[in-house]
Amino acid sequence: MNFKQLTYGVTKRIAIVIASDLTVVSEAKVDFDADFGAKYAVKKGVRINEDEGEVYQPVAMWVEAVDLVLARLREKGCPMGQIKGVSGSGQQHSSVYWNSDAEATLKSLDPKHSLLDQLGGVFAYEFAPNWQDHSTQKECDDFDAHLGGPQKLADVSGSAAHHRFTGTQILRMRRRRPQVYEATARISLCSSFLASVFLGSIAPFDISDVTGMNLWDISAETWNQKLLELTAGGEEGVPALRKKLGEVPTDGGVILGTVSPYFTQRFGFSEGCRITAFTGDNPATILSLPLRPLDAIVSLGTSSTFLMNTPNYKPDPSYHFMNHPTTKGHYMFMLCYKNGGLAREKVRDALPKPAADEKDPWANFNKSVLETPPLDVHKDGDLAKLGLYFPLPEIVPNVQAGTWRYTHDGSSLSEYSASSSTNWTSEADARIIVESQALSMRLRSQNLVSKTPERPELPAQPRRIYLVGGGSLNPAIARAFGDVLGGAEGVYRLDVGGNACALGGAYKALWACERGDGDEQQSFDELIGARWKEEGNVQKVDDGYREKEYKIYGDVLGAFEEMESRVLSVAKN
Ligand SMILES: Nc1ncnc2c1ncn2[C@@H]1O[C@H](COP(=O)(O)OP(=O)(O)O)[C@@H](O)[C@H]1O
Ligand SMILES: O=C(CO)[C@@H](O)[C@H](O)COP(=O)(O)O
Repeated sequence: MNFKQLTYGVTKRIAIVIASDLTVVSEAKVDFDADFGAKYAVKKGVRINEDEGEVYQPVAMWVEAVDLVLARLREKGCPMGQIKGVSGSGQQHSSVYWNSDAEATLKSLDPKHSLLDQLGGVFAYEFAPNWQDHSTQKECDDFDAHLGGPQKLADVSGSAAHHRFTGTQILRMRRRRPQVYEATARISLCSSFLASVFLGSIAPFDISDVTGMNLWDISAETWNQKLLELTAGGEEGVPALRKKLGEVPTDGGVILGTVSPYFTQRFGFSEGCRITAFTGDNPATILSLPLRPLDAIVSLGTSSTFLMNTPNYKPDPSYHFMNHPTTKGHYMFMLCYKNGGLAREKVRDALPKPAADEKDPWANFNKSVLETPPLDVHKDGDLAKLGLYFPLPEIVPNVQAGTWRYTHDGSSLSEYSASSSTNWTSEADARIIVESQALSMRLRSQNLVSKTPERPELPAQPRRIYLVGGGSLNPAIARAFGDVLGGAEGVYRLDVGGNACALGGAYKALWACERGDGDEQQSFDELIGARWKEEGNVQKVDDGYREKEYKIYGDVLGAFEEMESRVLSVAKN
């Protein structure tokens, strides 16, 4: 019998079933807007309360999506009864507030009725704050101050305070909606919420996803007492908060139990099908291939993320360290930008439209990226151009929306003015925005990279750069990222594209079920590395390191950093 796994990633609303040899057997999808937009009044999956900066999602929509995606999977002929293990991924940081009826209701779900019909009454709050929520500035200030500053908080929890991080969200919930906080018996993250539904019991947090809360002490491997006190409103509130949060297993491959009878009877899962911890979408993305230290994943979706697997813990307020989801002693280094695809689209749309017979809407943008030299320096004496393009308030750096253009003469930086003699065209913007996104990643990852052992003659840089997400389809972006970031072995496109996090969840389930025990137990990299084939999974899209270009961008990293500081000093969020 084939060994099959199922994963369900709520961020991408995708269920993927893979076989033991990692081939994809079945896939199904739910689209929040197309399937539920009218019913739940969501756009791009969320609701927004502009006045308070709240971005949130109805939990009922997630619940209904579970039934729908599984029904679609079964309709496609997926052999549900052969699925041996389930894991998955969900957007990071988002929180679900269960009331005291939840545990009993989850345990006694009736397969004749839908999840939605039965889980309607188990939430203390009917919404889940989304990762784009930015209602918690006051709470962030309190978190940053509480341990003595953002760097101290980052040293302990892996990150300075961020609007979306769950600790700040829970603190705001207690202050803004005290009745909800009181009525909450347990809190789940999006990932552990999904695991709970499959398990028929409230599942613990995942060891990687718990590090997206600003509450977990990474080196002590436990909750930070002081941060719990802040969140709970004093020492006396901590026991109740601890109960709401639950215990956290430190093994990412822990089997939490078998699938709830609801799923065996309603969808034909086998009774022995095992559930392992679900993780965040980004930790799951780094599990979608055997990612070695020094390799980097750049996700070019609506937002942009830069991810690395590293044994070096060097926290800083401008980025995140999280526990690696499967490998103890390793960390996921992450940069998360709100302005990714949308910002590039705005620059693209300011260019003349491609000719009517041109199918690729990016054709003119790409031509501009490829025909503009680095930093728009055509000849000696030209000023280098640097810019920041943030149609949305940005996370890295924490700055309000805006566009800023600067020039650099090799030693000093000046804000660009339209009246100056320098010509700054829309075509230049296309090159400068892509460079800017990559320069920010290079600046912040420079202390984590070292020389690639197989190519010691090259400067420190990532070994391979894997592109995922919508923007990974674009050859001009791949080229410009290779120019700026290098890549000793080149730039690759991961063919799973937007499904990387769902696929990573599936690999995690496979590893948890097949890794073996005791001395024989295989690490994630050993197990997946032995079965993963480059062919069909990745495609080389650029050579990566080019000496001349790599140096040009290295020489302006300081100026880029200074531009950010200047912008921050006048335009902080
Ligand atoms: N050929 C392309 N070139 C550049 N950007 C692209 C291209 N195709 C899609 N995109 C961008 O990809 C983004 C969507 O990426 P995707 O990974 O599907 O989204 P999400 O992060 O929401 O899952 C959009 O902002 C879109 O502009
Ligand atoms: O907040 C973060 C990472 O810290 C985001 O990466 C979200 O996890 C993205 O979720 P989706 O929009 O892809 O669902």
